[in-house]
Amino acid sequence: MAHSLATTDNEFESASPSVTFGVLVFVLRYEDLCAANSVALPPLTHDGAGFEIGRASEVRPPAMEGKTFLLPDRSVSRVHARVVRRDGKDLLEDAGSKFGTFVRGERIQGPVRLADGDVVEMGQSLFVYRRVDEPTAVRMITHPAGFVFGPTRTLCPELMSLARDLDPLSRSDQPILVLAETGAGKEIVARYVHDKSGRAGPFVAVDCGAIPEHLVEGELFGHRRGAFSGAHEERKGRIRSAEGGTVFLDEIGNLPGSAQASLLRAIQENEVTPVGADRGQTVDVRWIAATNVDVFSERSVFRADLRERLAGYVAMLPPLRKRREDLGFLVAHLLQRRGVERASITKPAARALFFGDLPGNVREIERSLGSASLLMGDGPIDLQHLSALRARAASEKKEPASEPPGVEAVDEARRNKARPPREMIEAALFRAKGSLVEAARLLGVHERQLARWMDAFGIPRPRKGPAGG
Ligand SMILES: Nc1ncnc2c1ncn2[C@@H]1O[C@H](COP(=O)(O)OP(=O)(O)OP(=O)(O)O)[C@@H](O)[C@H]1O
Repeated sequence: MAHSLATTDNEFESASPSVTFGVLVFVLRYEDLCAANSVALPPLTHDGAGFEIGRASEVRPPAMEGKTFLLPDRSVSRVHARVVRRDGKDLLEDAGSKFGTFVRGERIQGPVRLADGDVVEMGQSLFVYRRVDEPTAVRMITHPAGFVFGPTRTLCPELMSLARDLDPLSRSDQPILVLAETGAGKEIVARYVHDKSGRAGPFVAVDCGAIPEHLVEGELFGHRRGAFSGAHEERKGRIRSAEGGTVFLDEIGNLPGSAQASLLRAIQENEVTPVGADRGQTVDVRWIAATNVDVFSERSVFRADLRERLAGYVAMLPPLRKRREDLGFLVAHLLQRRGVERASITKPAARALFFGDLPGNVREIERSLGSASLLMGDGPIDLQHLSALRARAASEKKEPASEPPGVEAVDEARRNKARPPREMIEAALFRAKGSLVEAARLLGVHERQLARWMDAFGIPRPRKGPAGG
């Protein structure tokens, strides 16, 4: 049966790769940010599949009971909302709740079709909806509390499959190239691989972008005594310091060209030649590199041969805005790391912190929570405690809703920064049934601004008149 999810690998082979299922993930409760009890609800696999969400009568971890997901949330109604799959689409409907059901910050009226990445709020509880393929849906059924990933867990479909790939790869000596935006957790991936590798030597991280160009080779490969004026002592260099372990070359995209050539030789021969030496020295290290620069672009100045050497496996780490389902685990971990055992957040602050574009990824959340946890006292984290977000919001407000033509080119960079993610624009258009004016209202911008964003993403303009939906 197409809809009865198999639990052994062989049985999914017949499944069509185009079939996608919907999974609603309970992420966190604003009243208890340290709980780290995110959980995937049963995937919606066939027409008619569905469940209700309602209030648990006693304090207990959120969990399915029969056909109802029970939340220990006083602001959730006894039967709050329903989710059901119809014609392959997953529809969310409020069940007459007292305080309403919200999708991307808007209270819903009537059934709403959920789109990948949608954030859903009921009472003080945050959910994220994801579309997944059948193997991932099976993984979420068998691991509803996600996979362990570094210091936290993950319920992100892409990270769950990355973790599954990295397990066997870690034990090999295959080089790994991690691609991700800044602050997304590239070093977490590198350490995850090192910890699983069983290698007895150390993990040595090198920030290739932070070393002045003329010092790079000495820093990486070491130098002989007297190799240059001031070289009073022999130096091992970072690569030989990682003997028996892992070298993590962070920001590899910023490595100067001359050092790229020497590094290529080192990786090919497993040999490094210290500055001033005439013979190489053998090394036994595992290579992991990371970059937020697109080293695969045709315009990249990064050496293709070095890239191919490093890319034994390419680990693509999604930005945080594409894996908000992990916010519960991350927030709890980041707070606990600062010694915070109980914390709550007001709804406006939660929306400001969790719903935005998150250009600084996990580091942005880490910084915001870091200062908020010092300022919140005994109360909840509120907007006033999120100074960086307030500053960003203030600078975005200064941007006029509609500028005269000609200003566009000058302000391109600034506008791109404020641009919401593509999924948010598509979700707004969907909810506005294709009406540009209504979608712009939902996003809080002028119609012309929305049109520019749509053009930038290549989203086609809707035809006149409301689209079906
Ligand atoms: N999955 C995760 N679990 C727990 N903490 C995380 C996770 N991902 C990132 N972090 C935390 O977020 C911060 C940024 O992560 P990290 O330094 O690995 O990012 P990065 O992508 O290497 O950043 P950069 O591009 O600036 O080098 C760190 O404090 C890290 O501990």
